[in-house]
Amino acid sequence: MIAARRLDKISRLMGSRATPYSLKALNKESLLWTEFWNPKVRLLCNNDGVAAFSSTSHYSSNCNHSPTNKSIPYATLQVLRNLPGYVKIVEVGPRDGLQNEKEIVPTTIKVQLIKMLVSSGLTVVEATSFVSPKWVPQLADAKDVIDAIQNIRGARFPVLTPNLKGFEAAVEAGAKEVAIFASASESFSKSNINCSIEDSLARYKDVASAARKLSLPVRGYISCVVGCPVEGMVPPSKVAYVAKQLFDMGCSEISLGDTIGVGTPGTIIPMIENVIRVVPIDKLAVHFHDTYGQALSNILTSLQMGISTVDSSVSGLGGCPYAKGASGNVATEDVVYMLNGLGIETNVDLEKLMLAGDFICKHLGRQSSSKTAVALTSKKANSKL
Ligand SMILES: CC(C)(COP(=O)([O-])OP(=O)([O-])OC[C@H]1O[C@@H](n2cnc3c(N)ncnc32)[C@H](O)[C@@H]1OP(=O)([O-])[O-])[C@@H](O)C(=O)NCCC(=O)NCCSC(=O)C[C@@](C)(O)CC(=O)[O-]
Repeated sequence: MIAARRLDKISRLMGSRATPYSLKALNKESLLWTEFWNPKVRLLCNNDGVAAFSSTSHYSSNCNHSPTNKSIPYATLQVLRNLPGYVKIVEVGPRDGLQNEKEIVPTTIKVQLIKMLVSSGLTVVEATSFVSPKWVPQLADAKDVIDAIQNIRGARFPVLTPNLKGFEAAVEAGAKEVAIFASASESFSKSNINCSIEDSLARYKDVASAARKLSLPVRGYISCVVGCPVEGMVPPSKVAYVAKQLFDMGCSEISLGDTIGVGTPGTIIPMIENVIRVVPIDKLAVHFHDTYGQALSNILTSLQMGISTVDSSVSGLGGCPYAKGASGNVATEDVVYMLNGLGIETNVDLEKLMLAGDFICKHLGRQSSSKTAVALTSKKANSKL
């Protein structure tokens, strides 16, 4: 079924004539991997549809397959076999994306953005933060935002809470899910939440325990999982330590944040390897900023390691106010485009997502940081000429 859906989706994306009846060839007795080929689409999938890959002849210039070669290269198998069938995207644009904006974005614009993101199919949209308005003035309207999105169905809206005060305000406003945010770097912890890592963990235990009493899920973030703007490289053991603390206090998901976007697969792999010794991999998410253009490769690496939850921000908005020089999060449009290309389900409609990106970029008066959005928009414009 998964394989059939992928073929159908890829076919629609690429405008191919691939027909689902080809999938009848898939059964346990058949070859482990089966290749389907038509003039535009190639799909590789195993018997269980666990992994898939597609390409068009004109997009994959260095593909060493020939249409008549039915054997699957070992390297392809190695690279693609661990990919998940579905990736949950946690959209952080309205929170992480906007928190750094100097000009205050009106509440109505934030609410409209959230509505558009949900209508694109995103099922988790981090809406705002209940933090000190002196520290993050942009999100001082957290209560009003939560109030205005109460009736939106089809998505969950976690909010950041740095302490019990924030948690109580969030619950009172109607938030049904919260996120706490620790750091693997002492210096960043101090500059972001004005306390040491240990003090922050003690505060978060209180928040987690208050949330448990109300049966509210708590997401845990860890910032600076590979590098800190002040301390430089952060050892994976420190990340694993904080991850275990967050897991033990009851976090249902732990998001590993490369806050300043310095990671590469070379540093992400050992970091994740250390973390999965203490936290089950299905409880992990990745959160990459794209400062050095490494976010997509880091995401792909994380997926290959077994992670299937990815944070991203529409149009690549964002940056942390307490991490100088850090650029925005990886753009959701770029993540969806890559996952579509891999035949991985997200349930996100790229066209509708781009409308949301266009909406907020127009409001902010800037071009999207999503390469996908820029490319597809100019392609559309050119086709109208
Ligand atoms: C944690 C604090 C509050 C400590 O700030 P503090 O100054 O140490 O707090 P305090 O307890 O001394 O209180 C000072 C004032 O803040 C008020 N206060 C205290 N708590 C709250 C609250 N929850 N909501 C509203 N007000 C609050 C409190 O009532 C008091 O008010 P005053 O008496 O002066 O009028 C502050 O440092 C803060 O708000 N920091 C938030 C910073 C932030 O939001 N950073 C960005 C998010 S993290 C991030 O982006 C990284 C991530 C998650 O995306 C992953 C990644 O990429 O790495």
